[in-house]
Amino acid sequence: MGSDTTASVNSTSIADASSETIRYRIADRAQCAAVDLLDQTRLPESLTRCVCETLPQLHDAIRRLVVRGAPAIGIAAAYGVTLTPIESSDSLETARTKWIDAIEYLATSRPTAVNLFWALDRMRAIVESPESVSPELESMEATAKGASSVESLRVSLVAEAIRIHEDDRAMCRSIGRHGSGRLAECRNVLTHCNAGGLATSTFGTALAPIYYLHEHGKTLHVYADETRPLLQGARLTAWELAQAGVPVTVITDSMAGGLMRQGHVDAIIVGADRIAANGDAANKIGTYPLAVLAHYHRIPFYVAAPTNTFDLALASGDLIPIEQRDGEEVRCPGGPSGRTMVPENVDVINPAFDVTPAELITAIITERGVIESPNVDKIAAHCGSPIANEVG
Ligand SMILES: CSC[C@@H](O)[C@@H](O)C(=O)COP(=O)(O)O
Repeated sequence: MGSDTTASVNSTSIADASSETIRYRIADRAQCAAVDLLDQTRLPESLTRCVCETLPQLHDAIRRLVVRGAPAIGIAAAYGVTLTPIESSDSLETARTKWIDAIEYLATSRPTAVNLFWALDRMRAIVESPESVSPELESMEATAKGASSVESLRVSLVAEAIRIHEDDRAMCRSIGRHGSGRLAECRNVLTHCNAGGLATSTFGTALAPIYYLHEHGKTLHVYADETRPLLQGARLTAWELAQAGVPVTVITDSMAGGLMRQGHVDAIIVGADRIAANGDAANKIGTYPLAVLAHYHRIPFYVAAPTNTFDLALASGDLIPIEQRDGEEVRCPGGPSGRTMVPENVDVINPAFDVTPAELITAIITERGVIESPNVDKIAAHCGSPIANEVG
């Protein structure tokens, strides 16, 4: 596929263009597009790109964690909507129906990260708006005189996806700035899963304050939980921190408590996939026990996330849908070609996330600032209504 325009958000936290989490290619007057993803299932062994040209390919890439991490899933899905096959003969009504079907289809790819649904809602608003003519429209080739309303809407959708991508970059940067004060006095910080540049447009959420401090001359040492069963901490967090020159030590998840007891952990910072109205936060399985341990050892426990990770419609974390993944990921951690670690006749479960109650969270750091000891009133005041991309 030839490409005449590439929309991407450059990462300064990871190595080079081949390691950008998400790139978008527009070709042929925006009619032939592709979402070009860094295949995170292949890291750290290889920097392989996974190019999705169809909706099923993109859906599969999200489901298989080729692209993963709450904000990155949302960005990829937003671009994904523009892969909807629209015929030149389609009426505006037909095209709108196809785009809405695509949005609903992509929404089935993963259930927990609310950023996916938030991004798709933004795309839906463009599809349903009677006048989806964006300012970018003027400058894009596809809006040449005489372009049809279907063509105009298509261009508006591309523009919205690019905006979602760019807004995320600014939000991560802002989270980094707001969070840096919390970590400035630390020497050793522990994180779980990957909430870095790979999980977002760039910089990440939990890793953003670490990158921010590193850029400003203060380098922390990071303990990265390996994060069973898919090892996002060992494979991804360790990889991107090392690329950025931040010292990192991988530990198995079960080592965290011992390190805390020995005084080796000054703070814990993690991301989130969905935060309920009362501040309960869903994140990668294994986060909750860390918060309990942090509480016992009186270590600050921070959650870093953009405000689009809040789901104010859910009163508490008990209502957050938790993705149950294939037990094979636990049985056979190396993938289908690896060794089976569990006897065949023994059951396994594989919930991908757990929920940390707000009372165990020292503060939530967003692009708007810091919510100390989060509760329903503070969160409502912080987020305002409605939650929009707003960069402080
Ligand atoms: C900034 S990413 C925050 C979360 O999405 C992250 O911590 C996480 O749990 C990712 O889970 P994953 O299953 O790898 O998508």
